[in-house]
Amino acid sequence: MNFMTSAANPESDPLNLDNIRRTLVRLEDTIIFSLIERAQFAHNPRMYTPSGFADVLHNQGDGFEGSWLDWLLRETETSHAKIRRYDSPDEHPFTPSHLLPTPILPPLDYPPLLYPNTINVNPTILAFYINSVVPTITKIVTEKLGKENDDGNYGSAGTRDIECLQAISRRIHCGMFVSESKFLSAPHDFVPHILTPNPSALEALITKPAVEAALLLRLEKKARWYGSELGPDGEVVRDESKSKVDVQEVVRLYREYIIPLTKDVEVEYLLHRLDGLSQEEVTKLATPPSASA
Ligand SMILES: O=C(O)C(=O)C[C@]1(C(=O)O)C=C[C@@H](O)C=C1
Repeated sequence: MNFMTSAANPESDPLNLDNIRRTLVRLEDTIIFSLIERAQFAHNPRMYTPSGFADVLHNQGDGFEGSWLDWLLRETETSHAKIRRYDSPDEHPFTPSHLLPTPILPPLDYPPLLYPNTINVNPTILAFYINSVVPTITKIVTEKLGKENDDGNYGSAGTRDIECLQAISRRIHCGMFVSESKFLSAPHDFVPHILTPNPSALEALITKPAVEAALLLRLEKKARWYGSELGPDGEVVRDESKSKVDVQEVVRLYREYIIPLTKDVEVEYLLHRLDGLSQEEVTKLATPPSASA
């Protein structure tokens, strides 16, 4: 996402809802391609259990306790933290922040777009990814391997896991930008439900069924195209069993996890949108434009 604004050019406004939705659409491509990449390898459940690589990780000598994926995440995020990835308002690490180093580069001057918050739903993302996404998208390979669910590709599968997780995390945390944009367009609609607080009413305000329905249709088409095998002359092989990714699993991932969690992030963000504001500031936000004119 481009965070540098220009008043003269709405195309560059990071809080313009159309721009944010364009980012979400682009992230669909990133997520589908990352899943296709991961789906080349077997499930390898050993990568996700705390004791799966205890012997190897113990030899690293830094007292690390956790799974192969936890360790790969920490190692990757350590270098990414040094190059200030997590200073960016749309990036959130999976490794607890206190275990990561500070950037070696001076901070960038990001405009203050989001209201200060501590939202990070990565533990939830990691859980559904490990328990529900990996076992299903790797079925294609597991079946090819004759029911073997371990192919020994722990490095390749692990780096693909990280790419999937980072893309899904960026997508879901974009919900905060969506929320800020919706809030700023009509704060008086939100303020009473934030003050109550009434999460269901806030969810109803941010929910756009037509946008969700269009997304799921588009996603199915994209997953079908991107996962297609092409024949020698570039023609699409219309054989579902040759798809590089299970199309319905991609749709299910969005329907059951990504969209609902994006909405949770939007609501959670709104619930804290008035924290620390004075009574006067809240009253101003609660007043519809016509009443204040
Ligand atoms: O586009 C929006 O308005 C969003 O809030 C994002 C999103 C989504 O996750 O794709 C979530 C809730 C809406 O019902 C529609 C779509």
